[in-house]
Amino acid sequence: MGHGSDVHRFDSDTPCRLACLDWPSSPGLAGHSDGDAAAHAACDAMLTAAGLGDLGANFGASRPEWAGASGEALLRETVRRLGETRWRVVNLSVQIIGERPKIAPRRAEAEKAMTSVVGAPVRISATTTDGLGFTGRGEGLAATATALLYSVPA
Ligand SMILES: Nc1ccn([C@@H]2O[C@H](COP(=O)(O)O)[C@@H](O)[C@H]2O)c(=O)n1
Ligand SMILES: C[C@@]1(CO)OP(=O)(O)OP(=O)(O)OC[C@H]1O
Repeated sequence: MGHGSDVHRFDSDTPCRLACLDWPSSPGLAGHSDGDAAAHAACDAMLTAAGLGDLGANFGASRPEWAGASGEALLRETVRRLGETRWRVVNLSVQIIGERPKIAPRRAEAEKAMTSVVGAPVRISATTTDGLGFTGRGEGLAATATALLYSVPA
């Protein structure tokens, strides 16, 4: 099992990509990549479960080839690297923490998008922080994730 988390601040000059979907009614998330905090938390959870380091070690901002990378591209490459070391994903649980975008109306769509990239069930919950902290003030968005993997015998 592995755990991941990520935070990105809102940037209204950027389109919002989250959980491998576009969210036209929400400001975007700033980052070296597309800022998809849900995808990044999921990558961290899978990488750490497999003992392959973390997001920064694999796709760090010092690697120009990942500048502007989509969450989908990072998820796909993470799953490929897992496969190379004989790890498979059993399932992933992702929680998005923030006031917006509202996830519940598009939960099924977001789960389907992430599931199709990961190739294993991805389930998504969302919560606010009751107006508290940077998420409550609408300054940014956080996500956490838990991944369960299994190791294919050699
Ligand atoms: N970005 C979000 C945040 C929350 N939700 C949904 O609202 C429910 C209530 O949130 P509380 O923080 O008040 O408990 C939560 O369970 C989610 O279903 C959401 O869709 N998007
Ligand atoms: C994804 C990467 C690389 O493009 O950039 P960011 O979009 O800044 O994301 P973050 O989760 O802060 O760190 C990981 C980076 O390696």
